[in-house]
Amino acid sequence: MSNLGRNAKFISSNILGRKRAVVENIIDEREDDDYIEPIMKELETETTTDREQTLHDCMELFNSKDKKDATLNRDFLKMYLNLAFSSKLPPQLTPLDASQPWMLYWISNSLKALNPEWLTDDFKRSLAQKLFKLVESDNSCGGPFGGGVGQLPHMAGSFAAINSLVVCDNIDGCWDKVDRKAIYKWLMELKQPDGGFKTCLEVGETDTRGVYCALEVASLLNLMTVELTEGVVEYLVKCQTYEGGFGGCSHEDEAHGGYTFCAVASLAILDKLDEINMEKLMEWCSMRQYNEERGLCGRSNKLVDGCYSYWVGATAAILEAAGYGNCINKKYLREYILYCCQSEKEPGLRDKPGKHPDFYHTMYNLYGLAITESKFYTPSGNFAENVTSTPVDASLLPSAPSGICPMNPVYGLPTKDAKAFFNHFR
Ligand SMILES: CC(C)=CCC/C(C)=C/CC/C(C)=C/COP(=O)(O)OP(=O)(O)O
Ligand SMILES: [Zn+2]
Repeated sequence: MSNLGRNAKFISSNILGRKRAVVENIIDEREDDDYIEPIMKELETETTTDREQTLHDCMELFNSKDKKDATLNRDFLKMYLNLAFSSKLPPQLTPLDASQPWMLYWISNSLKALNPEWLTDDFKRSLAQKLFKLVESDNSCGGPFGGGVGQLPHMAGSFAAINSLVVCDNIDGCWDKVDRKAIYKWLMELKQPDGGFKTCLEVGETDTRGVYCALEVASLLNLMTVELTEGVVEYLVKCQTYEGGFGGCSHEDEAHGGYTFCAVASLAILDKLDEINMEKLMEWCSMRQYNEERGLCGRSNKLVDGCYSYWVGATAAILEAAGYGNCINKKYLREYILYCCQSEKEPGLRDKPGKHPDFYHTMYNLYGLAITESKFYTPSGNFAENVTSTPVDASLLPSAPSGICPMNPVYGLPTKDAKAFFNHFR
């Protein structure tokens, strides 16, 4: 085990898809003055109890600090992200074995967004080398990409691999090593008769993640065709639920921030945002923000979490860029990220107080923070590619801007890098 393995207790392995049994207890109303009522006051569940704890932790952080002091600790983050390039990752990250391109994306994209020079040429070279080892095919060595060496090509892995290459500035001509023909053929094989895309041949599921990854990769690589996009808008429109957000599929699935982002970003790429119930969607996005914690949650009656600063925050940014107006309180979101998702004790950004930081929450909190410091619009031309942002007036921010570079919320990439990649393939 490396030194990092022994010492990096702060790196959390419990990142996605926490599963636990529901425990319900009927409770009496409380009469404590300082007590903030849980949303579901008649019913006590593990979630309402957890929310009480989160509320308490957030309140303490908001009250204990001088508001002007909440700035992003950039150097602490740099140290955290650099560790990934200089040491073996600790054993608690083993469950992410099938998410190797994702880790590369979260780390490289965070460094690039914080300061383009922090993603050094050496880092870019090792990234590109590693990424092309994730290709498993008899016919191609330039994609599609799997989640780890010897693993089946996967939509999510290919999305993360291509996005990681985007921030590598075509080092050693790595962009031209991508096999566009093989990727297009594979995308067409994953396309389903209902307009959706499977995430993986044979064993993959079909949902809005598959659609977004397919369209994101195809549009970056200039592979968009009528055949590829046929029926996709119809598929996505059916995924909008009665709540206003989007589920993963059209079968009465629950609206969720992650799946909503995938649907809305896909519609942005297709320039078809006008096909959905926009009023309900904006209302749903607004309802993801809690007054007390100030951050965003992913679905009704669930807890705030720093990663939704991007999944829901970027959804709101896309709608703002499309001219529908702003539907979240950016000032409040900024406060949640800066006060509640960073700590002086552990480097990296986290889901919420009490959780350990991880690379996933670091990147999505950083991108959320960028959203809170920007106004989005689209000057002209293809909508998704040209989404642009201007910094909000720094004098209106309660503390110094974080210095994160302008980003494109549709692609989850620095605007400049995405543009260079688009231009290269056109
Ligand atoms: C590009 C791509 C593949 C995007 C994926 C988007 C996506 C579906 C993100 C959501 C991931 C997530 C944190 C689920 C947690 O569910 P939970 O039940 O643990 O958390 P909750 O209580 O906040 O809902
Ligand atoms: Zn999260």
